[in-house]
Amino acid sequence: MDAGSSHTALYIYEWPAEKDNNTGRVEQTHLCKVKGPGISSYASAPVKAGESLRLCMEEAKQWVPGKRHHQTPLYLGATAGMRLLNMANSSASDKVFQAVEGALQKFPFSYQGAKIISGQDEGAFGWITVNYLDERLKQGLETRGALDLGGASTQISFVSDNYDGSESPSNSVTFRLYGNDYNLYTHSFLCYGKDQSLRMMQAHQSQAGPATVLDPCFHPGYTATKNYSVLYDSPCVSDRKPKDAPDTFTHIGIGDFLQCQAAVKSVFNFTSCKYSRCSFNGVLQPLLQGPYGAFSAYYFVMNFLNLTDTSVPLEDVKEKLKRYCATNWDQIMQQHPEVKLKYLAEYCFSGTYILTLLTEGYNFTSESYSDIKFIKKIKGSDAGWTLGYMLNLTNMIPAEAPDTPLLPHPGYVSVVSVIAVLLFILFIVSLRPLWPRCSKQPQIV
Ligand SMILES: Nc1ncnc2c1ncn2[C@@H]1O[C@H](COP(=O)(O)OP(=O)(O)O)[C@@H](O)[C@H]1O
Repeated sequence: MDAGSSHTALYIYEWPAEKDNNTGRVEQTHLCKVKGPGISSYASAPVKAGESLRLCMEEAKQWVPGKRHHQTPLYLGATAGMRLLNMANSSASDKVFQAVEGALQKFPFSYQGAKIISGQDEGAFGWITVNYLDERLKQGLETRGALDLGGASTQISFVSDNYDGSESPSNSVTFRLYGNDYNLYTHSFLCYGKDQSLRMMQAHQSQAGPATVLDPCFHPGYTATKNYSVLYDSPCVSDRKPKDAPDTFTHIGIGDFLQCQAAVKSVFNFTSCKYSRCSFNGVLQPLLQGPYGAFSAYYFVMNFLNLTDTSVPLEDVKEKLKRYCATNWDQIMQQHPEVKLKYLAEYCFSGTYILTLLTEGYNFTSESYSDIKFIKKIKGSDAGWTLGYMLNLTNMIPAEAPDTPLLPHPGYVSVVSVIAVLLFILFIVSLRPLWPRCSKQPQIV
């Protein structure tokens, strides 16, 4: 179970794991995603969050055959939303855990405990999921980097010939999987998920505490009254709260992509780097290498904007986004009546943030942009850290390659058949002296 910032996802995996006969892959079933408040809102809305969780678990009971309930391990892994809550108010986060544990233990599964996983683990498990589902690990193929964008944090993980872990060892995770050694570079940027980065950008725009904020990342015609205390209620921005600000401000969209890009850039710090090369905020990043899978909010946003095709030149992508941002808010709402208003209002910002993070933050260029693939699922399973987490906790990926027979089974069958035919021919030939003589002699002309 993933208890992130705004959503809670419950993933059920068959246990003992059912494997695909051909590929040996564990099949994942993504069961349900709690709608509305996630687990971290247990602190502010315990009844509502508890009810969502209970419904999700009831669904899990239906999916897992009754006789397997007790054997089915249940893990709770919390990510950046809970990391932030823990930083802001550790007793609130303890209460959330107690409430969730109490609720989960009422179900017949084998509860294995709850944990806030580290950003490093979140990145590494996302990378394992992607490469496991692609079968790159088992076959020892070149791996794919993983780019994950959540609400509160974002992760980048990849293997690079330029990185052996000696420079900035805290970014290194080593694995031995299927007999191959991997030295993974990974970094998790807390506060750089798409919700917290929006707060950081708006905090930057409203440092002086004005009554009106003109925002280039929101559509022209968009206007809303917002609360300063709500905007600054996060450890990502709390220290910047303006002193003499009114209670509320009027948030007005102006829909200007270029200005939005400049405002988004203000959340990254490029001033110092003590390593050979950095992404931003003084964090080491080796040279980018290989293909990348970008999932979670990368996919939600780029899919909505119809921008998942990375063979389209980056300049054209920006041009499309520029036009989208400049579109009037009324028109946007009319065109997408089915989309949640909060998401709809933020796609211009989110798209701009994604492009800025990838190009300015991680240094993807017009050429290497096409190495990225925006993905939601791989072979029917969700890309994300949860499958990797489960595979790790249940020791489902062997460190060594399984002992393979010298020849696969069909190979044995054919070798045995060939030997049998040869023996039979030899046997017939050895009986040659006993063969009846031919009555008709060949004629020599
Ligand atoms: N359809 C969507 N459109 C835009 N944003 C979305 C959509 N679905 C989820 N999100 C947002 O994407 C971010 C990542 O979502 P999710 O992977 O569920 O993450 P987390 O657990 O980090 O909140 C969150 O900010 C969530 O609100």
